[in-house]
Amino acid sequence: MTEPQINHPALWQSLLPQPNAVSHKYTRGYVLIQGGYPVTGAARLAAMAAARSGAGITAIAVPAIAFPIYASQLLSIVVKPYSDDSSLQALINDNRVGALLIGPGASVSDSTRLTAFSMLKTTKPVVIDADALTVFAGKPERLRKSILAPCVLTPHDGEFKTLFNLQPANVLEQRIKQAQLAAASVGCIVLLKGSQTIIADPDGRVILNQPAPPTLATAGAGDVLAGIITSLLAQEMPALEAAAAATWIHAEAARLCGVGMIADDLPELIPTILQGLMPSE
Ligand SMILES: NC(=O)C1=CN([C@@H]2O[C@H](COP(=O)(O)OP(=O)(O)OC[C@H]3O[C@@H](n4cnc5c(N)ncnc54)[C@H](OP(=O)(O)O)[C@@H]3O)[C@@H](O)[C@H]2O)[C@@H](O)CC1
Ligand SMILES: Nc1ncnc2c1ncn2[C@@H]1O[C@H](COP(=O)(O)OP(=O)(O)O)[C@@H](O)[C@H]1O
Repeated sequence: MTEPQINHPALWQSLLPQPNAVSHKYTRGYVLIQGGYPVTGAARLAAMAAARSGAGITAIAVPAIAFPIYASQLLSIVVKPYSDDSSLQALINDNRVGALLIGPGASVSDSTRLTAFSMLKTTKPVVIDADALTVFAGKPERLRKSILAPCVLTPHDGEFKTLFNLQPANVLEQRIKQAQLAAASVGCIVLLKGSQTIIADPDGRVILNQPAPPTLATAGAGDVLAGIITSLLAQEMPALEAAAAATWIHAEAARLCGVGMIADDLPELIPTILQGLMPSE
């Protein structure tokens, strides 16, 4: 097994996307998130984080019944209602979409599993988080068969245990090995969240984030992380670097906020962190 690299901007800073004079919103990356109902906050947090991380367009596909809830609180985020499976499918298959996210607030249901399969079938980068991990409980091979393009799984310990039937260890070295084996078995990046988030590539490479602020242990912080990763993927960052950069930016935003942070604070702080990572003019 490869030794872990410590997460640091030197690993990915040169790959961070930057707009230029000929950019327009579609060339800056189009993120599509499947938004759940009745749990609607999670996808909205992810969407705000994706937009603040530089995607030119961030859209949430939502069941028609939930449209007023989403649309009443979002201005820059495009809310796209769907009435049935085929209209959701059309949103997912839109050629302009650059990366997809499913899971935050999605519900543990057959419909979430089918939507995850539809997303993977597009061969666009996909981030699979939260409920979209849980729907594959104990059956990661079902995911493996469908992963055809860059894909990032973002489990917390509970989701890792449910998906892989394996309790993540407390000892760091063992956790790293577990994440590496999981990534190799499922054939995509496994980002095992925690104080020291581990980002494992199926090719054996692994990046270890230094301890993040414990204030991140708050509802919705993981949704924000998923949004940042999806945004960087839509902006054509390679998956391992996108996951590592997102994890670093997420932790720095929490550090900047300090005590009393809630997940809603994080997207607002991303621009400051990104500004500090841009080459000086
Ligand atoms: N604003 C919103 O709308 C928000 C909505 N959200 C949405 O809510 C939905 C449910 O998501 P969820 O993560 O809260 O619960 P779930 O998937 O049922 O698993 C939790 C179980 O796993 C275990 N567990 C072990 N280690 C753990 C760890 N490190 N961190 C956490 N849990 C850990 C633990 O069980 P224990 O080990 O304690 O018995 C726990 O009971 C999902 O759609 C999500 O997107 C949230 O994103 C928040 C903001
Ligand atoms: N004790 C901790 N110290 C540092 N970071 C933590 C700690 N607990 C959780 N985190 C981070 O906070 C985020 C929580 O994500 P998650 O559990 O998915 O929350 P949610 O589902 O509510 O969005 C992850 O990025 C994780 O790495």
